[in-house]
Amino acid sequence: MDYQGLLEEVATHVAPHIGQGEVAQYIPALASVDPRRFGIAVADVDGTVTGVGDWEVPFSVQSISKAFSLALVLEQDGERIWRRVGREPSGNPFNSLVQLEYENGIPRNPFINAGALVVTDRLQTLTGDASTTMLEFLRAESGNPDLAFDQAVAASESEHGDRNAALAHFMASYGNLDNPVTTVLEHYFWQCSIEMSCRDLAVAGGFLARHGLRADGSRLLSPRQAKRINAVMLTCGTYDAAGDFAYRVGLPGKSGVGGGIVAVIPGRCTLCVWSPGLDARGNSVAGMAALDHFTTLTGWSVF
Ligand SMILES: NC(=O)CC[C@H](N)C(=O)O
Repeated sequence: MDYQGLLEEVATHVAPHIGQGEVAQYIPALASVDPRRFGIAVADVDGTVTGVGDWEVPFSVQSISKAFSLALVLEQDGERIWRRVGREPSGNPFNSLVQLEYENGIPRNPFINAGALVVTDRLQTLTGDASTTMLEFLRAESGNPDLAFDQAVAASESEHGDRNAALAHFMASYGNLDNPVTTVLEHYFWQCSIEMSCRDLAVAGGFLARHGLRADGSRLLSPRQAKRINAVMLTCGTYDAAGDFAYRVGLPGKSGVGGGIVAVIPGRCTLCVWSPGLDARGNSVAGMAALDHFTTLTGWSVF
């Protein structure tokens, strides 16, 4: 497969969209990122990695970390987490509070902020250090030992973290957090602040395309668990745009307000695209357009 030619064609096609949208403002340290950045990488299940544009430039993974924290909790703790978090699309923004009271402090899914806070809480209980566990996991899966937290982004998000604090306190009032709210928030912000490139994320997400196998052939998740993470990514990974993402791209995907989107073609490859300009629902404008064009050119959507 000539991924290089394919990715170049995608990059040419989306050029008019690069710079469209708004860079995330509510985390001030993210607001200074250049909106004209664009990169895309593909990690094939056979181990080859191809990219174009800014594919080796690190950016803030933000909510893409939610897919990896779910993988770690499923790996270490099996299906127990589903007693504390659902797996239905929320139809609401990623940081919405509104459903939590109606649904007794049980978040709709693990990929909205409330759900990810519950998953981080469980990972903290299981490991004693959720954010370091995730950083080490991502270093191992990406093969990049230099991955690090961005302390300025974590501090900035903590300073402006009233919304996430509200979600966490509210769930704690229902008994759906085991650790202190401040501990859960701190680890959640650190996880979101990890800096990775499209290359790093496409390689690290390879186990989702390999039905749970790591790059070296060892097993991280069962095929059933990998299938389930991909299913929740498809239905919930882009929040209240998950319907539009399925319509346009037709793949499991997980976005973050840093402008990255990871998408999985089970059995074939994992993609990561990055461009910081976001639409009103917090998904990369050029990233969505790139994945849309990629599956249109290849016919590799799951549909
Ligand atoms: N959608 C996102 O990427 C949101 C992540 C961000 N750290 C937050 O909690 O608000």
